[in-house]
Amino acid sequence: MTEAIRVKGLSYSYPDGTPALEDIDLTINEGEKIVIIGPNGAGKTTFFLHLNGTLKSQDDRILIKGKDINDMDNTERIHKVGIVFQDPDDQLFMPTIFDDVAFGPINMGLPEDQVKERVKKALSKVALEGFEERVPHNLSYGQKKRVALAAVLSMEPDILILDEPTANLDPKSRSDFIKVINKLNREGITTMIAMHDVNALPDLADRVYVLNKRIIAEGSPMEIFSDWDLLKENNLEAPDIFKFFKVLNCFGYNCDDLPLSFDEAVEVLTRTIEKENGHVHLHIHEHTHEKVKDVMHSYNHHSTKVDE
Ligand SMILES: Nc1ncnc2c1ncn2[C@@H]1O[C@H](COP(=O)(O)OP(=O)(O)OP(=O)(O)O)[C@@H](O)[C@H]1O
Repeated sequence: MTEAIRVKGLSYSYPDGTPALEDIDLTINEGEKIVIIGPNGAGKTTFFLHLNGTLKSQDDRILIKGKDINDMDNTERIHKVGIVFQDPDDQLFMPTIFDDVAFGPINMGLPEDQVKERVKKALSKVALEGFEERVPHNLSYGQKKRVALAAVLSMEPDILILDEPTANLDPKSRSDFIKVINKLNREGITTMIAMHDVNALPDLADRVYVLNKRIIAEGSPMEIFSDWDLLKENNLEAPDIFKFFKVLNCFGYNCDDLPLSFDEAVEVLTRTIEKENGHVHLHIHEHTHEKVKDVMHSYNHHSTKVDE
């Protein structure tokens, strides 16, 4: 397997002394679908700022497709790594959408006809065909997010990094955005996403890193969400549907796999009902309430009372 990103012993403190990253080691292979989770202030954005060259690492700490990021000029780097930050207003600054999406290809020195072709292609990937002459400022938040993504896609990066892609999107925009990202991944782009939205995570991750200044854990979504202590210690939680099925387990509901998403839950339920000849048997035993309380307690550590 070819390595897309290799990070070796990356540490960083801000000039005021705030430590943000400590000895980060990770390897992401081409075509992988990675999600990074961690509490607020875990260093996710700081990490991404190293990958777009805003923050400088020591030589040989970050390799992109085997090459030290410090040996790449701007053009080479943005051609390899495209980063979409959380707030699209940080990324869109031109009078028209065409200008915003064309900005990268023009800077890469591409001739006019290729620039136009790339803008058209990038806008079609985010389902905004024909939006070239619109003013970014007047778009909805969800549309702005898609333009920010198109502006990165027009540079045809091998690796796509997104910071909180689903934050502040309505359910349809969220689901459309997830579909776009997954399609890009299927077409061969390596995706690395930082997100707090654990309910959307299983749709976007084959592998998960838990970051809390250091890499705390790495594994499949199921491995990570099954580790209650890990979640608790890092202010994280499991998807709602996973928690719900943990509670169902307390009622004697036996399924082979716990679901991480709504679609998986439907599959799991269907399989179980078929196995049980059309019935699901739930029971209240002597200790059921204790077990439910245990599960709720393990997963609901976020609901500690806050002064209102
Ligand atoms: N410019 C800065 N100067 C000093 N400290 C900073 C600066 N930017 C971030 N930090 C600190 O670095 C640490 C990591 O912050 P960072 O924004 O990378 O975390 P994050 O995981 O992206 O957080 P969130 O999930 O809240 O967006 C935090 O302690 C933060 O306060």
